[in-house]
Amino acid sequence: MKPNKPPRIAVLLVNLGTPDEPTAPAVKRYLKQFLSDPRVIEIPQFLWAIILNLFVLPSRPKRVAEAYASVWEGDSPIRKILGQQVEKLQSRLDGSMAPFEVSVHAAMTYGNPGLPDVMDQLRSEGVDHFIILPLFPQYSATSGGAVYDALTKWSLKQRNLPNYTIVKDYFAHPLYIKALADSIRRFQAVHGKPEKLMFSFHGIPQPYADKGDPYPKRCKCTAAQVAQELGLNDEEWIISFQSRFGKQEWVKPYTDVTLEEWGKAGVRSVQVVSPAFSADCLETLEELAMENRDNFINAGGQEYHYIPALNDDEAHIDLIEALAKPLVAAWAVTLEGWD
Ligand SMILES: C=CC1=C(C)c2cc3[nH]c(cc4nc(cc5[nH]c(cc1n2)c(C)c5CCC(=O)O)C(CCC(=O)O)=C4C)c(C)c3C=C
Ligand SMILES: [Fe+2]
Ligand SMILES: [Fe+2]
Repeated sequence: MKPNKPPRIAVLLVNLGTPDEPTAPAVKRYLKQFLSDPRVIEIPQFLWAIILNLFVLPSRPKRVAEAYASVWEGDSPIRKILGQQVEKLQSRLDGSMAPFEVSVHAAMTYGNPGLPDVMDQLRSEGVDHFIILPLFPQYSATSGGAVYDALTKWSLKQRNLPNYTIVKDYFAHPLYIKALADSIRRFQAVHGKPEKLMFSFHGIPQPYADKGDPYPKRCKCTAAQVAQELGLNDEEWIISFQSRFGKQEWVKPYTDVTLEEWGKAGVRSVQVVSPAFSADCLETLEELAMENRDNFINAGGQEYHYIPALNDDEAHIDLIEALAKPLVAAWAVTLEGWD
């Protein structure tokens, strides 16, 4: 039977997630969901449930809620920026696949808008074709892998499954490297060149990398390509990892330790860029732009700048469009002859 309207293809831009508000109860709800994911914490479940409920959740949310409050802009920055990315991609794709309509949506692995809710809503509106684009440039089981899981868990509950395709990552895509290099050049046109450029990536525990998580290698590849594009020599840049959680060893070198060592060693000026974050968030606006600035300056450093994430830069939207559009076109091909 012919549908009333031409079929619609949905693109989901997915990011990690964030609390609903910067309060201890909301942060507790969010952290409980996030930190209960075995992709994120690989300690045996029963043991971790005890640690999480007895030690982490009673104390961490208050401190973290204060950190969120210091960067909150009417909404969590990561959710606000994801909304802007969705809007800009939507305007690029409007009318591009006629007669089929393309709609773009925000989704989060943890918190709201949650991926399963977004899928349910779109299914109820009759969408049968999806492109899922996690905005994690360097795949890790702990970030992108968790998006695959969320989709699989949702799928297990469906009888009539939709068509979907998921993009694993894009750590060396020429438009990604170009967008990063251009954003650094733009920043340096205003603030000048630093003694050291630091590529600080969100870390993962070292044992995860030892067991085969490809994330650190992908981070190194991204940073090396951007450094090459900028014509930097080996003395002028470094890769480091931030946001450690818990007591185990994480991938090294550590961002905070390196900045402190540099401050003590007489390094005067540093700029920090964080290519793993497709949107500014708590980990960049608070940890990198505030906390780590203090680490460097208190250790004797003079000048410290954080270079913003790609956010809704046109060059970033160029990349996202280049990733999504061919996949939209591929689903459109399968819809030929819909009437
Ligand atoms: C074992 C713990 C964690 C792993 C592994 C991890 C990997 C990982 N995370 C991101 C992106 C983000 N993480 C953010 C916050 C955040 N991350 C962890 C822990 C792990 N992350 C925690 C506990 C938190 C919450 C804050 C806190 O309690 O310290 C964010 C910010 C979200 C926001 O609301 O702004 C992002 C983004 C990646 C890409 C990644 C693996 C590569
Ligand atoms: Fe994280
Ligand atoms: Fe952090």
